[in-house]
Amino acid sequence: MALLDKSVPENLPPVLDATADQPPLFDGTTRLYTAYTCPFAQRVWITRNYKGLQDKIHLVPLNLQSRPSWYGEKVYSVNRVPALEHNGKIIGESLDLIKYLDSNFEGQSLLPDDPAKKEFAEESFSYTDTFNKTVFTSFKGDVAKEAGPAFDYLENALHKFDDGPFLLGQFSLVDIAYIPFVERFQIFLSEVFKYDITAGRPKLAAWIEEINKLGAYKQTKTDPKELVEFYKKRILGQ
Ligand SMILES: N[C@@H](CCC(=O)N[C@@H](CS)C(=O)NCC(=O)O)C(=O)O
Repeated sequence: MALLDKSVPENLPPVLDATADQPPLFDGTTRLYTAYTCPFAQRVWITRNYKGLQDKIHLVPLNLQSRPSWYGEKVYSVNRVPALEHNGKIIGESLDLIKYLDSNFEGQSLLPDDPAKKEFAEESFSYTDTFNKTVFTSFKGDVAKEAGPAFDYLENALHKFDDGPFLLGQFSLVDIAYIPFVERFQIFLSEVFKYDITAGRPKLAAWIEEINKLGAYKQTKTDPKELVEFYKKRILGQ
C-alpha cells in the first residue's frame, strides 16, 4: 500500500482568523477551506494527500473560534468546514467531498469497482453518523456498554474482505470516513475513561496500525492534548 501513498510532507499554511484578508474567490485556484482540528475536514484532507493533490488543492485553514466573517458571508453560507472551491463553485459536506475528489481529480482511485464492496461502502458511509453519535452519547453514560457495539461494528466489518487490513480490504474512502473519529475516540476514551477500544478487537487494532503507516494520514493527525482538553470542555462541560 505504501507505494500508492502519494503524499509528501508539506509546510502547512498559517491559520486565518477574524482579522485575516479573504483569499481571492473563483480565480481558478482550487481551495479547501478547512480547520486543522476538524474531523470532518480531515476526511477531505487525507483524501487530497493520498491522491497526491497537494499542489492542485490549496489549503485555507480557518480558526473556527475566531472565524473570518467573509467566510460565511461570501464563501460558504453554511459557515462550516470543510468546503471546496472548484470550477467556480463551492461544495460542502465531507462525505460528498471525498467522493467528489475521488471522481473529479487524478490519482489513485479510492473506491473499488467490485459490486459487493461498493454496496458495503455505501452501507458504511450511512452508518458513520450513527457511529459518531453513539460514541459521543456514551461519554455521558456507560462507555463500555454504549460505545462497545459501535466499535464491534468496525471489528466485524473488518472481517468482511480479506484481501487487506482495511474496511474494504484495500485502503479506501470508507477508512477515510471513519479514521478521524476513531482517532479522537481512542485518545479520549483511553485518557478519560481508561477504555481501550482495541482490547478484544484485534482487527481494529491492526487497522489503526496500518492507517498510522500512511504519510497521507500522519500529516493530518490531531494533537492529543488539545483534543482531550477540547472534548472535556465541550462534551463533559469540565
Ligand atoms: N456534516 C458536515 C459537518 C461539518 C462540521 O460540523 N464542521 C464543524 C467543524 S468540525 C464546523 O464547521 N463547525 C462550525 C459551526 O458549526 O459553526 C460535514 O460532514 O462536512
